[in-house]
Amino acid sequence: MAFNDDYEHPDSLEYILESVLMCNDKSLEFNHLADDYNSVLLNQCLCNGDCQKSEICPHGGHYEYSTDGRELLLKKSSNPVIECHNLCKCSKNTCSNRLVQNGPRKNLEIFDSPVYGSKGVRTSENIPRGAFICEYAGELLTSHEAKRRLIINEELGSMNYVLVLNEYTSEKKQQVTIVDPSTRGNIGRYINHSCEPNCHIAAVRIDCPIPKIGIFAARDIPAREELCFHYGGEGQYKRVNDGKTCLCAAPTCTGFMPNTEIGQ
Ligand SMILES: C[S@@+](CC[C@H](N)C(=O)[O-])C[C@H]1O[C@@H](n2cnc3c(N)ncnc32)[C@H](O)[C@@H]1O
Repeated sequence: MAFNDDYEHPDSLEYILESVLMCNDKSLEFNHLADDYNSVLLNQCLCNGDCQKSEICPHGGHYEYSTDGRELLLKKSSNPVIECHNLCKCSKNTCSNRLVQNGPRKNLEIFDSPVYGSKGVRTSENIPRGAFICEYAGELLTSHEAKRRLIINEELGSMNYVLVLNEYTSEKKQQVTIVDPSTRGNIGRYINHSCEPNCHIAAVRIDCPIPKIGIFAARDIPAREELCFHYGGEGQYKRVNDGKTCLCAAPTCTGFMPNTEIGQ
């Protein structure tokens, strides 16, 4: 994938362009994760058009052009997203179903957030609703490893970067993706949680069954505004009242950050 990402880490961490597999802990769960990570989705389209309509392209219909035609935006009801990829017959230059695979948007800044008292991410230009911000990239973890790291974070009182994305069909949980950018990550690791966020996350698949965690603008965002999303994810939020104190200062702040819940 030709990622266009030249952001730099302010910390001495390994900057990665997309999520990578955790180290092999020789577990069965790791083997399953590695199998998925090394699999290719054989779902190529045969289009010779722009892949804009889902009736024509089997993956299409998730994105539409902004009114000025300058960029692709995620449509409101698009979840989960499947993008066209290298095996597809469509042309990379005309296909309108390739966005996340091109890397994060330009003009993001890592800064010292006065609201959160730690680092955050803001934009130096206006961002339209539906625009792609960046992937939340880090190490892909088994649930066992994620629980182990959460306990260590808790004991050390360190920041928690583990993010869990649950995907459902109707009420049934289908797939769980766990990403930890604490030591290997990209700019997404600096985005803070808010109870009234201006961004949201979405599962985006390209050529792998494991989705990327895409962060998109939930509304028009003016330049200089800090970017944030809800760590509880899309519609998966359980109200907690024993988590870490939330500093988001939103009028509807629940007072607590959502707990990272990892089922079996
Ligand atoms: C993914 S990191 C976000 C970037 C982080 N601020 C930094 O400096 O690296 C998540 C950590 O940021 C802090 N954080 C993020 N959102 C917060 C919030 N709403 N309230 C309090 N702390 C928050 C917590 O320490 C949390 O464990």
